[in-house]
Amino acid sequence: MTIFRDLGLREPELLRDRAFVAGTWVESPSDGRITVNDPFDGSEIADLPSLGVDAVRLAIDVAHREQKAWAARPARERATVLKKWFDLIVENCDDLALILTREQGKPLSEARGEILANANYIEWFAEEAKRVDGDVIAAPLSEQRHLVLKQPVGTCAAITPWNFPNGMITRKAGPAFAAGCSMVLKPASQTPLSALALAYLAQKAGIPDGLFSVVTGPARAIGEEFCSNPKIAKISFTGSTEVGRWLMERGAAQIKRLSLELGGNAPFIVFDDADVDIAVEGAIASKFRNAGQTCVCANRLYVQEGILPAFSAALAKRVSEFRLGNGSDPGTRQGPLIDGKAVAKIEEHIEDALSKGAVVLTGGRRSELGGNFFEPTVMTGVTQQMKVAKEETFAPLAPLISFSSESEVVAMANDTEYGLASYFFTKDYARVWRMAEALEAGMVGVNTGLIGSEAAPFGGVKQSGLGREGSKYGISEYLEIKYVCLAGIGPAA
Ligand SMILES: NC(=O)C1=CN([C@@H]2O[C@H](COP(=O)(O)OP(=O)(O)OC[C@H]3O[C@@H](n4cnc5c(N)ncnc54)[C@H](OP(=O)(O)O)[C@@H]3O)[C@@H](O)[C@H]2O)C=CC1
Ligand SMILES: O=C(O)CCCC(=O)O
Repeated sequence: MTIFRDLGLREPELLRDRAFVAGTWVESPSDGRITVNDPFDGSEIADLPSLGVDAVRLAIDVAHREQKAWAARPARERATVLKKWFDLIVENCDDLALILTREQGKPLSEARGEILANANYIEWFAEEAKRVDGDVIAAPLSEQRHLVLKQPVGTCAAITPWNFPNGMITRKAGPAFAAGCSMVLKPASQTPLSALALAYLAQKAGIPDGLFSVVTGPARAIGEEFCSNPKIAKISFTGSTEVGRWLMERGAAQIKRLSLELGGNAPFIVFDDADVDIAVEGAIASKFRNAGQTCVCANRLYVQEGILPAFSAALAKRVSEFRLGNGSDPGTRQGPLIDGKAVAKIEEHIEDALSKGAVVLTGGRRSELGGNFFEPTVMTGVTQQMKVAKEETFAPLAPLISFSSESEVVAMANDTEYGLASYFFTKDYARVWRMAEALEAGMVGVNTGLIGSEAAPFGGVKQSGLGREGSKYGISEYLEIKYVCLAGIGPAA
């Protein structure tokens, strides 16, 4: 166990170099190590145990035992503990942001934004914990009463990605603990430090030992254990569609409950009657947040012929002004990509588009900063046949595709197996309704590129996933419905 870097934290204990299993910070000398590197320069930040299956099993056993006692506590008590966790996250936001930026690369301002926006899910679900109401249904027989109870699903497994290493956890753990569930979390191996810092604060807040474990280690082996261990009632996953599909297949034997937030290929549509400045602002927010490494990122930008010259010029100008650099430098607008694979993917998409006739308006190549830096890019002359229109680029590339009519753009936008987010810009209210109804996506942004909030249901249709996070709907992902039939209620003697 080693911490290689002093991050200058106000609370140095937030930087953990052990996994958190069944209430204990554990080493695992025999099972290998995971080294966490800074994507800015590749330097080592810390190294952690890579746990074997025995440790994961122990975490599940204890989470399973603790869940019963947690669920039995009054909702008000669970809410108080969650509220305390929320307060501690907010209080330690600057330190958490430093950790997040170091391991993930995004600018500090975005790291803070991620932490605070997603801490809100904990506060939201702390409040929802008190409103898990059952139901009384009118029974068809006069001597019966039909009751509906809502009960926690039980012990949950969560698997989270590297692009939002803090926020993707609070969105899952908040509703799970509010509903009375326990959770064993496997964070992405590239960004486990934010998860461990959250676990440290959860322990301080009074989340009972063993209710929440964070296991670091080999994805496939841990995934297998989550899918095959009968004590795991549900798996909540955010990441690639490929891994989501694998979890569904492996979980099928035990009919695991699943929540899946998977890949996207979001269309971003600008109609001729849109306000150019608002549309450009929306494109920057949607496409270039986290250097394009966001599942709800605009992936394909459809721009109507009349507005294309003004929109493309304004977007390219703004994007060419981005300052690239170390995420922890205050002036940085775009940090490095997560790794070399991500750089190779954007390069491949650009090369494919160029070979088929597209043109780069700005960017288009690796940055002079070297490493994992790539210039934010705008391309025009893109068509539906190019890779950029079919696959999630997950990088700072805005490909512009021109279109002429509403029906044409709807057909192009829906021509994908994904259906997470979609966006369009127009001032025509009739078109707002038509488009919002026609787009095959779980979420639609109208005249905005930012749609997330703890009060809104976040999730996709088609192969972008199952279930919703956040909002009044989110807690139901962690609840089972039980029907109770009371019979023999005859008239009074
Ligand atoms: N919806 C979204 O928000 C995200 C979408 N993606 C998309 O996926 C692409 C690939 O990114 P990548 O990081 O490889 O995404 P993955 O889906 O591979 O990784 C996401 C999480 O799943 C874990 N994981 C991987 N394989 C398994 C498995 N068999 N069983 C259990 N857990 C597993 C990873 O662990 P480990 O880190 O240890 O491998 C990580 O914690 C991106 O380019 C992007 O297109 C990626 C991240 C987030
Ligand atoms: O990329 C994701 O997996 C989640 C995006 C969260 C956000 O929009 O803030």
